[in-house]
Amino acid sequence: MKLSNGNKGHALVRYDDARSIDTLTIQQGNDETLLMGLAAAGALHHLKQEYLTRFWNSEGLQLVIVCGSGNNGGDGLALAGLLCADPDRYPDADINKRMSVYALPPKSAASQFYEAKLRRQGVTIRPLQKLSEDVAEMVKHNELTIVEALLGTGQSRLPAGDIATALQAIDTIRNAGRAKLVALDVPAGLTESGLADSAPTPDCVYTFGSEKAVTALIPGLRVRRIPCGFESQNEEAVFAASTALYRSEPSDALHFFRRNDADHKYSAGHAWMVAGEHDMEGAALLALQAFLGSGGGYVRHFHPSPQSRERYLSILPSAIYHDATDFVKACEVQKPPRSILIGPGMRSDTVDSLREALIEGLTILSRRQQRLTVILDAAACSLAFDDRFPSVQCLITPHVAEWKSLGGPAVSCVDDLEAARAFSGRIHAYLKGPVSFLFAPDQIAVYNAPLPSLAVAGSGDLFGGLLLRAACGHEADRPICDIVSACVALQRRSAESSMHPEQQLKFIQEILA
Ligand SMILES: NC(=O)C1=CN([C@@H]2O[C@H](COP(=O)(O)OP(=O)(O)OC[C@H]3O[C@@H](n4cnc5c(N)ncnc54)[C@H](O)[C@@H]3O)[C@@H](O)[C@H]2O)[C@@H](O)CC1
Repeated sequence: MKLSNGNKGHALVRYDDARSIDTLTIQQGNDETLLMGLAAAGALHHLKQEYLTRFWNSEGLQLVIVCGSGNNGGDGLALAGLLCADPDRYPDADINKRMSVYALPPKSAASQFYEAKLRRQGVTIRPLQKLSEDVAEMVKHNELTIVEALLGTGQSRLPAGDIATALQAIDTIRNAGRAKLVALDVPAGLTESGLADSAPTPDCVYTFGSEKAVTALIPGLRVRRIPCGFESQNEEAVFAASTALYRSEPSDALHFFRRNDADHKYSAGHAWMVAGEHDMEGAALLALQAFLGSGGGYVRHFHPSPQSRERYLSILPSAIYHDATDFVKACEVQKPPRSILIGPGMRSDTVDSLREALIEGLTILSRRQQRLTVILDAAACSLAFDDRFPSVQCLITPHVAEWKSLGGPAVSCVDDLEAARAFSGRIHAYLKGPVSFLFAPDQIAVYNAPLPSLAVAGSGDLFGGLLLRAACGHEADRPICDIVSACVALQRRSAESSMHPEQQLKFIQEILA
């Protein structure tokens, strides 16, 4: 997998990939016990910094470690063992008063090793089934941290039996309001088919090695990646064998909107737009203002209703306006743009009435401008699936309902990702939601940093204008994934300052000035 550029992100692994990495690493002489110990040491380091800062100084702080029978449970046992010998403890501290361990009998030799080590240190290991009986006592604690090590990447079905009962107990303790929950590697109940209803969402996941794809799909879930002794060449080999899947993180991407001293209006960014029918001019105006406000140099705008002209001219005289009926002619005779945005503020019947002309015009433009990028939003996304749509770099930006109306498969879990990527085929599809996805021909990117202030009318139009700008600027040759990431990062930065797109636009102009 290649992550180009300043597009900051990290690889996501599926459960099968995680098992392959484990197997290869162990085959090369890294003993399972060693890996488990390293994982536990990393987890303890962060736990002490984040949840157990005053553990040895505060009698009130309690830790509960809940372990399943697999190696995930082994991680929990190893963690408990390390805490017993933590150099920060008081010599006479009674660990059994501060830490409770509940566990199923461990299956692997490595887990059994850590269980025996824990017993040697005098720790009481209670049967997992006892957890439910102790709930009433636990909810009384003011400062409780629960480490959940019930199931890891070995889970392939919904929690059942003792594991399901233990999860319910954890949920009850959480609902009492005061306990923090940290899951090791992945939360129990989180399979690649989704999150079990009964599974509590942790405050944080301490994952071992690369992040697992499952956690990247839970909105806003905090995931800390902890090295545990895997070998990089094994991870690379496993990544290379499957469709690249990564989590994109907002990064500083202002260079996508940069202007040069020698720029003229075309070299600064030359784009076209077809958008904003009568009474929906606001959407087009917001996209136009985002384009110009983020550094675009020249924009030609085609509007479906002739009576909109006065409104456009009175609000934004710096764009060049045409009736949409002029589109084909313009494609034949005008200087072709580098990028074109179609769709903001257009209903599906309007798109349908313009369909022939749009396809014909785009076909002409694609011959005249080899490096054209077509961005389709809202109802116009359907153009990309028209058999006559020209062979041109194309990005669609539907939200979930629009994606569904295109026939796109639901995307709610890891198992859904490949079907969605196959559906978008040669097109790039940025599916907008609290967790957004970019499906590209050779990769899938997950954008998981929900920001409630982006859930407002106009956000999509502003985003469209930024995309239009970045796709015709000095970095227009960069992969679409990088262009999308740059726009996501810039819009997020602006949305942290204000809830309203108009205000966000002002902020964007300030930071780009
Ligand atoms: N082998 C390695 O290289 C490393 C593995 N590590 C840990 O090992 C974990 C994987 O260990 P395992 O493969 O043992 O898998 P798990 O620890 O997920 O446990 C799988 C066990 O639970 C049972 N099980 C699966 N789904 C269940 C369900 N829904 N309800 C009840 N029982 C269920 C299975 O029958 C199996 O016995 C990782 O997630 C990670 O935490 C770490 O120690 C780091 C290194």
